[in-house]
Amino acid sequence: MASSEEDGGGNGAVEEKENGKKKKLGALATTWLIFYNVAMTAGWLVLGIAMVRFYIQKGTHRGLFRSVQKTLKFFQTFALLEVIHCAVGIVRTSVLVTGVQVSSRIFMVWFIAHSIKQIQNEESVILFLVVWTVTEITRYSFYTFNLLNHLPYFIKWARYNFFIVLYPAGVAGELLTIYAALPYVKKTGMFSLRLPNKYNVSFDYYYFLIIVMMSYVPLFPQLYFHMLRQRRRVLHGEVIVEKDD
Ligand SMILES: CCCCCCCCCCCCC[C@@H](O)CC(=O)SCCNC(=O)CCNC(=O)[C@H](O)C(C)(C)COP(=O)(O)OP(=O)(O)OC[C@H]1O[C@@H](n2cnc3c(N)ncnc32)[C@H](O)[C@@H]1OP(=O)(O)O
Repeated sequence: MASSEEDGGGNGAVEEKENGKKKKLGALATTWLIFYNVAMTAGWLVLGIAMVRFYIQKGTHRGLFRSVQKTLKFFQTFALLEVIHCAVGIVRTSVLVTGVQVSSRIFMVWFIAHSIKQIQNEESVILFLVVWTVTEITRYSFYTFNLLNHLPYFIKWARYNFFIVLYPAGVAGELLTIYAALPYVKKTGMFSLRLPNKYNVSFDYYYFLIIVMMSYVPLFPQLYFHMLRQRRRVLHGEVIVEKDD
């Protein structure tokens, strides 16, 4: 009896301690996510305002990428943390889906738009920049208000409706930009490794870009259908059985 009482008391204490730990971790994670989402909303808002101001002042999109690139690079690269959020389990999203989304954006920013200056004034660059900006202001403000338990319906509605048009538009902007980059990549042989070399390997960035473009065909529909499922779950309350990664 004594021992069972002892056990019971001990387990209760452990349970309490565990619950306390969970609560503490929950509060810590929530505080971090609020900070992260506020910072990201602000960053993309600054970017959006800078783009509008640039266009009003100059009356052209030429030079726009150059003028906003620092802010874009910083906030888009910072989004790598989202993959970590999923991996450590503080947000309920697939690491794979988030990884594809974030890595394709990082790739566009650093290995296309930053590296190939000749394409920075293409209309397609402005297309994906505008689309990403509208998407991210909506998405991060949705997460912020949701965490604060004060989510205005129009933000929820925007989060789960805008993407229907913005996703294909963003993909079109990205693909057209990569396509515009192809001649420069071919001409300069950038990021490519030709044989013979001391590593005895060859890599052709031109063909790599063609493979990246082709990979949108199987990958984009998965992201799009993922978002359509989220839309049904959140806006129409459907219970979705998610498959494991
Ligand atoms: C090396 C070269 C690689 C090349 C790869 C080439 C292939 C590329 C193919 C793909 C092309 C993508 C192109 C893309 O860049 C184009 C665009 O983005 S265009 C603009 C339109 N885009 C969008 O609308 C983006 C939509 N995408 C997303 O929202 C997310 O990135 C995605 C991961 C796809 C989905 O989001 P998620 O699953 O997280 O959905 P939810 O928002 O409903 O969230 C689910 C739950 O998680 C909670 N959550 C998530 N993040 C946070 C956070 N930061 N803070 C707090 N909470 C968060 C959320 O609240 C939900 O919780 P609950 O279930 O409790 O409601």
